[in-house]
Amino acid sequence: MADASKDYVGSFPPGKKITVVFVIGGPGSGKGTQCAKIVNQFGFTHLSAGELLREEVKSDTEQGTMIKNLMQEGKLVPSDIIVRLLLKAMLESGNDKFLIDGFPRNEENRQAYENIVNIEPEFVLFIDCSLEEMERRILNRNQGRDDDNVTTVRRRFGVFQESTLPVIQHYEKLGKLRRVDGDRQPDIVFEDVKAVFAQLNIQVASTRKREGTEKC
Ligand SMILES: Nc1ncnc2c1ncn2[C@@H]1O[C@H](COP(=O)(O)OP(=O)(O)O)[C@@H](O)[C@H]1O
Ligand SMILES: O=c1ccn([C@@H]2O[C@H](COP(=O)(O)OP(=O)(O)O)[C@@H](O)[C@H]2O)c(=O)[nH]1
Ligand SMILES: [Mg+2]
Repeated sequence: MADASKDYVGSFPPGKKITVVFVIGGPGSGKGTQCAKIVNQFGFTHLSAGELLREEVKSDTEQGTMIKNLMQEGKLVPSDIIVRLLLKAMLESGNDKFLIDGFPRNEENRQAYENIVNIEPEFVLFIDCSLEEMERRILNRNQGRDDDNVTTVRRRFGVFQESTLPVIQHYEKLGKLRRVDGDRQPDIVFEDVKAVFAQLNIQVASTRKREGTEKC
């Protein structure tokens, strides 16, 4: 018999302040690259939706096989799966500041997140990059991913344009979108990203460490 409680992942204590930032952009736009830089400076926990799914594929389960097939075809996995993986990783991290990379990818993802996690993002960082540049980067990144081939990449671009752009427009209407030009060198892009995160008023991790040392 199916056990309904297996779907219960948990929740944050009521009243606890949790900061969430979504990082969205096409495949190869530099989401992972910029997230690593943000983590270094601002002490967020980086959760890549794609990485969580790739980990799930490694578990030799029926769900893992289903996810593997969808990813290979460049399609999106069912929303409740990715949202539960995200919430589980958030709770396990012990942190209160999260960068959610590569999510939400469609309106259904966004609604499932609202239903299950229900923590409004502070803002949504959109790394805007041309298709030609994204394709060039993906075909050169050599991470051994099954979905980094010309056929699947073009399907992923199609999904991005059809399903993710409406999500971006949704956050733009709410005044939550922060767009950066991702076509430039990583450190130049990060200058703009830093300016966006500075608005959050989170102290820069390296500065905090330096101040701590000076007081000793
Ligand atoms: N601004 C940039 N300019 C040139 N190459 C980049 C830039 N940002 C990332 N890359 C490279 O492009 C590839 C895709 O970047 P990645 O961060 O994995 O993108 P995403 O997570 O959006 O798919 C990687 O090989 C990365 O090193
Ligand atoms: O919320 C998500 C995030 C990712 N994916 C799947 O995971 C793949 C890879 O996503 P990732 O973010 O790792 O790719 P990137 O954009 O970084 O190249 C996508 O094409 C989808 O098949 C998904 O279904 N839902
Ligand atoms: Mg990535």
